[in-house]
Amino acid sequence: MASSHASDRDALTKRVLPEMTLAQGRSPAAEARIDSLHPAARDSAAGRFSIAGNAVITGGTGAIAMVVARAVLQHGASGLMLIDLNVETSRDAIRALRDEFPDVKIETREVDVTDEEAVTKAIDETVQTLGSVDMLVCLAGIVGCAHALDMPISQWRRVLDVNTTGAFICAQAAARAMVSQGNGGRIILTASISAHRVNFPQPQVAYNVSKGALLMLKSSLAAEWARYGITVNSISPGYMDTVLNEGEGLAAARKVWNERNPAGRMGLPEELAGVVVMMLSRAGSYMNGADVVVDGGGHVF
Ligand SMILES: NC(=O)c1ccc[n+]([C@@H]2O[C@H](COP(=O)([O-])OP(=O)(O)OC[C@H]3O[C@@H](n4cnc5c(N)ncnc54)[C@H](O)[C@@H]3O)[C@@H](O)[C@H]2O)c1
Ligand SMILES: OC[C@@H](O)C(O)[C@H](O)CO
Repeated sequence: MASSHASDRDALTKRVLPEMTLAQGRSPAAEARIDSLHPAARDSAAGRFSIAGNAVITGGTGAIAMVVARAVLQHGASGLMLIDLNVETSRDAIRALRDEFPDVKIETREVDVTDEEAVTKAIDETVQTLGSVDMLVCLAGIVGCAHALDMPISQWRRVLDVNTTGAFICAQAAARAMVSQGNGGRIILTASISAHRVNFPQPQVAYNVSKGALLMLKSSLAAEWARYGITVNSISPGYMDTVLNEGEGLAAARKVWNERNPAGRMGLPEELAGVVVMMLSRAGSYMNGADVVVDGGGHVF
């Protein structure tokens, strides 16, 4: 009976997905990567959360990204490429990171994630300068508050372009490098609590849609790329105390967010960093296509 189910499934797989080979059991690429990159990690408590290889972080000089970058380095990443529209304004913070991790190569590139050619070039340069691309954390993102009746289409397009298409462009470029390296990889997309429920009180239809789409992007890429040993997961932060939430009209909104949140406060980027580390480390080797909400319980209330 079981084997007939298996052969039915195989037949269905061949018919529906002729070009895809669904991984049966363990992915050899994922296993090989875990063993080669985490040789000391088996059965060791510290090793469980060790990170191996080179990471690319987009939106890399943003508030959350700088905290995530430090955590990724603390847990053992051997190289870092920070990609952002604007690197210059974060020069001091990047210098501090280089001082703290003198043995690690920390590279930066000023790139717009919506520019396919520039992203591909930055990924190629990561391979040239660091040796490989093993992890990608997509944090580049913008918001915009406008009522749907008034929203200029140019604003709608830009928010979706940066938040959703930009994440796909970066994931595609990084995954191409990972596939050709043959060691698998880890990709994290940054969705939001806004992917799960409509923000209140600020009207942010484009932002909400852009983040909702990332959840399905994460699932689709996870399904397609598992056979290469690449995992794709997402994080959904709630309201974090960063400049992103200091925009016009958001001061009053902050009060409402805190009142409606069971924790009674906004989160800190540090409170996201551990989840990112887990997803990138050996501990996250079997986690794929998952989304983790980090919002103080805001989504359940
Ligand atoms: N702060 C929050 O409350 C919160 C909540 C949920 C999700 N998020 C998401 O987390 C991510 C980081 O947020 P943050 O609070 O650190 O904001 P931030 O503004 O500090 O960081 C975003 C970074 O993205 C960069 N960026 C914007 N457009 C870009 C582009 N086209 N190309 C390259 N880089 C670009 C910015 O220059 C900035 O450095 C965003 O995707 C945001 O939507 C944030
Ligand atoms: O929903 C929380 C965030 O995604 C976001 O920080 C906020 O809505 C932007 O103002």
